[in-house]
Amino acid sequence: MSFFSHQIRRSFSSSAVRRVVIKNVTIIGGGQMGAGIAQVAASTGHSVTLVDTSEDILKKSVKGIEGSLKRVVKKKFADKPEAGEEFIQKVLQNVSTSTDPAAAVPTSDLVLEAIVENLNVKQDLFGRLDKLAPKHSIFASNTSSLPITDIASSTSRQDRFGGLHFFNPVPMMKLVEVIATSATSQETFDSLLNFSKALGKTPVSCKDTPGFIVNRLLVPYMMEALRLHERGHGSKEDIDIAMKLGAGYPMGPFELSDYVGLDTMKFIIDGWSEKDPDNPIFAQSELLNKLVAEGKLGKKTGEGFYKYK
Ligand SMILES: CCCCCCCCCCCCC[C@H](O)CC(=O)SCCNC(=O)CCNC(=O)[C@H](O)C(C)(C)COP(=O)(O)OP(=O)(O)OC[C@H]1O[C@@H](n2cnc3c(N)ncnc32)[C@H](O)[C@@H]1OP(=O)(O)O
Ligand SMILES: NC(=O)c1ccc[n+]([C@@H]2O[C@H](COP(=O)([O-])OP(=O)(O)OC[C@H]3O[C@@H](n4cnc5c(N)ncnc54)[C@H](O)[C@@H]3O)[C@@H](O)[C@H]2O)c1
Repeated sequence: MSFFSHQIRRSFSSSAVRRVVIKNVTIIGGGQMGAGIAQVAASTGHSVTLVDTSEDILKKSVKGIEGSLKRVVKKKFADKPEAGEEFIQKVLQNVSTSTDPAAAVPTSDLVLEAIVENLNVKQDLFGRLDKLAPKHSIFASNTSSLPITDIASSTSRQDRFGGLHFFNPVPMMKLVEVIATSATSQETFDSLLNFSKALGKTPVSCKDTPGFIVNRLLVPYMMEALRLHERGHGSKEDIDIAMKLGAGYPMGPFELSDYVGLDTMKFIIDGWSEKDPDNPIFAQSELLNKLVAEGKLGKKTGEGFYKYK
């Protein structure tokens, strides 16, 4: 059975662990996704510790959260700018930062990872944290494309491990995919579902299958757009305009790629191509490889398919 056609046995383990009401959240990775999730969790009254590898990165994350909150309050508190400023300060008070995950996790109800899309790095992180986090603490990954089962295998809490897949930009996108593996307990799944609702999001339940729901459909579409362009059958600009005006998408595939980050795109495609080498959809793209090799990773570096400076 291939990676892309495998069936999932959905059986909840007989874990004695109770449903966890998630209040204290540790988010590992303060990039686009981690910072966005931290913002939404803090805005909904959760106590958040945001962890990354350096103080400089964390300063940038908090600045990004503040900037995004300003956009939110401009709308939400249009007639009451002072209440808006008060709200921002209150939310920021709910966020603390750390470069040491070991110091953050002992009080966590949920440890949510949003670091680089690399299985070994994620496994290494969770394997270390497993020994430090309290027994009741739930672990979750925001991976776009890796099997949750594989990430969870580095821990001894597979019944308390699931996927929480958020969408970019997190403050604006209403969906969260909640992923249960065959070992995830019903209590854990319910806790993650309730947490997503507490964030004001709409959760959908997913199996631990490649790409879950959204990316299983989105990745082939995005890759077809890239192939169409590489064959010389359409400019990036025309393809983007066509999908916005013809299909009603808010962004065309090239704009969206730059928004997501071309490094993340390449991690996803390389991983899937390794698992399903004969599938032409996931074959290497010279253009994508070239841009990533040149450090043109999209909006976050000022250039990707398009220039932003
Ligand atoms: C072609 C190459 C192919 C390579 C192949 C690779 C295959 C792999 C692909 C898989 C990738 C998976 C990634 C991941 O796992 C899953 C995802 O997250 S997919 C991404 C999902 N997101 C989208 O699809 C976003 C689509 N875009 C939009 O919805 C909108 O464009 C936008 C981002 C909301 C922005 O809206 P716009 O109208 O365009 O622009 P504005 O700036 O005017 O914003 C409108 C409104 O929103 C507020 N706002 C925007 N961003 C934020 C923010 N970060 N924080 C707070 N508020 C925000 C803004 O203030 C505006 O408010 P208003 O002025 O209207 O009051
Ligand atoms: N970008 C998207 O649109 C998107 C959407 C949904 C899910 N995701 C997934 O979310 C995850 C993060 O993506 P992103 O776009 O936020 O990436 P990003 O590059 O913006 O941020 C990743 C952050 O993780 C930090 N980091 C890396 N290794 C670390 C470690 N061991 N400990 C602590 N911090 C570490 C980096 O310093 C960086 O700040 C990936 O798994 C990605 O697939 C991305």
